[in-house]
This record gives sequence, structure tokens and C-alpha cells, in this order.
Amino acid sequence: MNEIQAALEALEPKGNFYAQRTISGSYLQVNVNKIGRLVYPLTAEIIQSLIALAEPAKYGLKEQTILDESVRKVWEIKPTKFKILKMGWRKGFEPLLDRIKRDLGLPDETGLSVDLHNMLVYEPGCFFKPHQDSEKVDNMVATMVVVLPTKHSGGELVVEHNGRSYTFDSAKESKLVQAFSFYADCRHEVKSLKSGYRVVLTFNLILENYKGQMNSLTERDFDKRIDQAIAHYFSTRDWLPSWRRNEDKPLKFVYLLDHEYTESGLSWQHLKNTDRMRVEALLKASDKHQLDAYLTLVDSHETWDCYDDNDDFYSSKYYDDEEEDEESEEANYILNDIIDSETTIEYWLDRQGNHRNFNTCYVEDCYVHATVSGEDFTPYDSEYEGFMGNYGNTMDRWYKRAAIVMWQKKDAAAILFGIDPLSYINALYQPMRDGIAIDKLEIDLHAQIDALESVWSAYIKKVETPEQYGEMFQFVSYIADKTRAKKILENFDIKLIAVDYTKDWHDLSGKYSAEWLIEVFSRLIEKERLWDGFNDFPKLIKAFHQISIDKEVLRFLFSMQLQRKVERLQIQLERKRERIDAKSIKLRHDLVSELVNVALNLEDRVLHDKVIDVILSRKLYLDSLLLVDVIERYFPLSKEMRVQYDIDRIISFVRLALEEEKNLGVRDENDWYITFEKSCECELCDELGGFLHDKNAQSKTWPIGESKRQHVSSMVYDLAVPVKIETLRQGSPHKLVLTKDDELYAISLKRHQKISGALAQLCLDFNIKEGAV
Ligand SMILES: O=C(O)CCC(=O)C(=O)O
Ligand SMILES: [Fe+2]
Repeated sequence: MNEIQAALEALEPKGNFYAQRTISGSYLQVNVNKIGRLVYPLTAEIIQSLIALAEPAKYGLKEQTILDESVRKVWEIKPTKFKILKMGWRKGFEPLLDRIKRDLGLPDETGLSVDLHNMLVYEPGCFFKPHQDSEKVDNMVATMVVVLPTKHSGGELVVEHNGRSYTFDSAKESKLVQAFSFYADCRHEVKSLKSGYRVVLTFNLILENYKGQMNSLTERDFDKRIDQAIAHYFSTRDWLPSWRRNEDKPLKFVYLLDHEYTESGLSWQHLKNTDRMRVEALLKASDKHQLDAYLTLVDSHETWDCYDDNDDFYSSKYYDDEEEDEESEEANYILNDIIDSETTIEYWLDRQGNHRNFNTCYVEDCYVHATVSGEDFTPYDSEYEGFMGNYGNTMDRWYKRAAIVMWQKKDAAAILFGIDPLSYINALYQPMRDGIAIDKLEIDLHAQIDALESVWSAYIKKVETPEQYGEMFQFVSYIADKTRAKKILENFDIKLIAVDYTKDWHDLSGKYSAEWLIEVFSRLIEKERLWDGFNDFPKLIKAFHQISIDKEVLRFLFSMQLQRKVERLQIQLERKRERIDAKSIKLRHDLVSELVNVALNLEDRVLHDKVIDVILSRKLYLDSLLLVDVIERYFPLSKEMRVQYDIDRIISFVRLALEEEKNLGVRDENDWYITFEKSCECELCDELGGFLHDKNAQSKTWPIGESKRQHVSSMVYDLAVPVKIETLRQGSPHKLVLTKDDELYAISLKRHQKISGALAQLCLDFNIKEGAV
């Protein structure tokens, strides 16, 4: 972020390639081994003793360091031999470094730290020929030469940068310490010293908190610098806040222009001075890096932390600031710090200058850049709020600003779609509506569809009206591409397989084949985790049947409905209670009878067999009495049809089931025997079993503790036996009272009568003899 900001700001160069400052010697206390604290100005004796500690300086040539007195002649003292005291440094040099940072035009958010390199002592005749310092550490942005106070002449340091040069003549000052810094990529030389001594400390200046590329920071060619910054911006995410670097959301770049524009005054051709130059450079970069660019108007809402001007402390602090006074619109308040900002793009011009009717679009802060802060704009609205919880006083300000918005062409579909899905889709559908033959634009359209792959599912949510569905189906057919058609449809869910769309599906099946349709249906069905089945299945199948969809499609839908419903029911039926629950029995019965009907209506023996197989498997614990209803469906069938469907299979199954039950007879009036399926082997359940099987006992009073009572009660519930449970809260422990249903006999009698009746009717209807096997 700061890289691109700095690049944009570089148009009005705030900084220079060098910085020259002075500071009192009291801030630079240097202790040298064996010599002690240096006192300024340095005397000739001290300097001689420094030389005694020194060695001739080498210089770096490619990978080596070389001693060559025709290139460099100077004494060097390694930093291990002296120390700079921290206290003075902190007080004097740290603030000084901040100023140097500004002099060099480095981004506000950054900071400079130093890396001491060496001490150099120049005697008359010493020099250093033109060279560039090798970058010894990462993010080394500049070299700083600190000249200690002592008289000399000559020894000028000449620094060059992009054709400009500056001569730092340290001889002009002999009382104060001089700090001269210059960009690391400058060529520079030290002219021969004429008289006296020149003693300097050299430092590498390191830029902290900077995530851009160093070369782009010191590049003075504006276009090139913008270009580099833009290339970097779109090729990495390391300028994003750390928690967002792993996202793969498309990147946006929004630069708020310096000047104000109205809707009618906004055009690429009529931008005002700095805006024009920056936008031109950005457009050049956008062409080179395959970016789309829009000129826009944005609504910018900022919330500022602010102070009351009458508060003496803050107002004096404010006026002390060395920056020029800023005229605040809200005369009584001073804006202090920005707390929050929100940018919404509201008006769009495309690269050709045409107004585009996109929705408004909110842009996250990390993508928004500006060289002039909102503070310098006149808000069209503002609102002051007194002390509110977390913050002190706040000022909300709304501005209208112009902005250039850019993103990578490869992200265009996803971004535009995100901004305004429906108009994007409208544009996508346009050729179809215009009746343009697909082979004329196939490749183009296919590329657009592919780019949208990740967002189709978002689009699906916007498809609501029958017309929208209709057009979507039409489009899927229009694109004439099986694979893409399938991909688009797969974003929907099972609700798309519905009566309303049978005609659309039929058309697609005609175009892409029935196998293709079945694949699409499978994908939609797979998505359904819990299968409630198709809504109104008979109606759905009928609709597909009437439109003469391929038989295999019908069979597929039928099998899905049967298979997945049975699977789900089987899980429920693991609970014995469920098996005898009246509601549940009815539901299972309705399912099989519905499916038998559908199979017969479709006149499909294969499907019919599938349902009958399920019935005969006894998986669904169907009630034989109810099955009589089901097979009555066959009664009107002709003889041939009965043979064709092999109805004897189901009829004899039902008949046998009825006979089996009938043969059990009616229980005795005084018989309290209850059958059950034992599922627990504990002593309590043994005792419970004894009671249930006891022909003579209708009830049992059982003094057992609470947890035991609970276990027995839940077993009685799970086994679904007709036994009433009560707790007698007397004595210790309380007593569990189990009572077998009074109606056992009456129910048995009634059921037996019904079974006998049904069996007789069945034999009559289908002309079979009772008891005949
Ligand atoms: O002595 C100076 O002013 C500069 C020295 C220098 O260029 C170097 O040490 O690389
Ligand atoms: Fe140098």
C-alpha cells in the first residue's frame, strides 16, 4: 500500500535524493578503545591516535574487497573498536532520522533505523573515486555519513542521482556534527582532501515497515515508478493486512483524485493537472498489465475523532504543529485522527468514456488510495457527535470524490458480476436475445462463462421469476456446450426438478441427450443430504411422461424416489417403536401404494417389480391389512395385464401374511401373554420379560430405585408393548407399577375379525381358494 501511495505522491516530489542536517555534538558521544570519549572539535593528536587504530580501507568490487590506493585512499576503523552512547543518540538522532526520512520523501508509515558501518579518517590526499555502495542489508534505503567537527578543506562528497548531482562540502561547517544522507543507488565520490582532517562515521539507513520494492521507491521516473508499483500491487498480496493475504478475492485498485468533479464535469479528457498526470501514468500501466480502468464518482464517508477547539491543550498542540494550518469547515472542532472510512462507488465511466449503469459498489479500505486526504475536501454533509463510549467526540463527514478504479481483466467477470449480477447476466444473455447464432461467438461466450464459474452459485440466488428461470434454461441450451451447460445447472438444487420446468428439461434432453439429463439430475439429487423426495411425485412423473421424456429418465427419477426414501425409512425403522407407530405405518403404506400406482400408470413392469421387491423384502414393516388396499389396484386389470405384471407374486405374499396372522387365532380372554423382541440382557429386563410373558399376570408392582425405574420405563417404551407405567411414590424405594392393557383381548378379537374378513374378500376378488397354496 505505501509503495503505490509513495509512487503517486512522487508526482509532486516531496523529498529529494539526499538530506543534509546538522546536530549538536552533545548528542554524539563516541567512546574509542584505548582513547576514550572523543571531544569536539577533534585535535590533531587525537586524530593521530585514531589513525594508529586504523587500517587502510578496502573497497568492494563485485564479490571481493580490494585494496587499491588509486581507487580509494582513507583510514578505516572497524565498529568493534568504538561505541556510540545510546542516551544522546536516542535524544538527538532518533528525531533527526525522522526528519531525514521526510527529507528523502519516504512514506509516512515507515521508519528509519541505522546500521553502523565504520569510522573513516581522511588525511590530506585521501579520496574515494566514484562508486556505488553495495547493499549490505535488506531494505537498505540510503547511506548516512556523519562528519565529526574538525577543520579541513576539500574532501567534498559529490552525489549523483538520475542525472542530477549535489556536492556536500563538509568543510563549510566545523563546529556542529553534520549528517548527510543519500539514496543507496546513487553514484558518489569523495574528492581529495586538501588540508586538515575529515573524520566521518558511515551508516546504512534501513527502511522499516515497508512492504514495497526498494527500487521503485527511489525511482524518479514517474511513469516507470507508477508502472512498477502497479505491477507489484497486482502480482502480490504482501501489501494487504496479514490476515487477508491468503484470500483469493480479486484485487481492486481505487485511487481518489485530488480535485473535485461533478457528474457532468467528469471525463477522461478533462481531468485537472495532477489528476491528469497521475491518471495518464496509471492508464499506461493498466494497458501494459492487462487491467480494466473506470473513471468513477464515489461517496466517501469518514468518521473522525475530534477535539473541541476551546480545549486549550489540544488547540495549542495543534497550532504548534509545523504543518501549515488547515481550515476546518466545522470551525469549532479540530479533526484529530480518522477512525473509520467507507467508500462507495456510485457513478461509472468506462474506458471509452461511456456511462455504465452499474449498481453502487462498496470498496474495502485496503484497496482505497489517495494523495489528498478527505480532510482537505469540503464535505457535503457532516455530523458532530459528543462523547460516545469507545471514542471521544466524533465527526462524521461525507464527501463526493472522483476516483480511478482498476482491476485485472481476468477478474473482470467476477468483479462486475459481484457489483451487479443481474445486469451482468443481462449482457451475457444479449446475443441470445438478439438471435445471434452461437457459432459466431462461441469462444467468446464460453470464456465469459468460464470466468464466471466461481460466482454462478451466487447468481442462482438472484433467479426468481419464471421468466428468469425460462431464460436461464434457454441460455443453457443456447450455449451448445454439454459440459458448460451441466456446470451451470449443477449450481441449482433439487427444486429445479419440478413440474414447471418439465418442458425445459425435455428440450435440453433433446439437445444434449437423455444420459446427459440423467447426469445433471444425479448431481442435483446428490446435493440433497436428507431425502424428503420429490414434491408430489406422481404429478411430476406424469408431467414428464406426458411430454414424452425418455423412458430412462423416468426410470431414473422413479428409482431415486424409491431407493432413497426406503433408505431413509429403514434408518428410522431401526427403532421398534417406529415400526408400530400408526402414523408411520400410514406413511410407509402411502409411499408404496403411490409408487405402485405410478409404475402401473407408466405401464412399466421394471419399475413395478422394484416396488414389489421392496414390499416382499419386509424392510418397511408394512401392515398386511393395508396391503390389501394396494393390491385392490390390480382388480380392474385384464387377465393379460395381471400376467404381465406377475401380480400373483404380491397377491400370494399378502394372502400368506393374512393367513399366518389369522392362524394365530384370538387370545384367551384371561391370557395376558405379550410377545416382544428382547434387546437388553440385564437382570431387570429378564424380570420385565418374565412379566410380559406371564399369561396370568396383568400387573406388577416393583419396588426399585430411580435409575432402575428409568431403565425399565424406557425399555417398555422402546419395545412398544401395550403396557401402562406408573410410579407409586410411597416407601423407599418408590414402586414401579406396570399394567398390561385391559383391551388386549378386545383388540386381538377385532384385529382377527378384520384379518379374516380381508382374507375372504381377497380370495373372492381374485378367485382363489382360501388355504390353497
Ligand atoms: O566519506 C564519505 O563522505 C563517504 C564515504 C563513502 O562513500 C564510503 O565509505 O562508501
Ligand atoms: Fe560510498
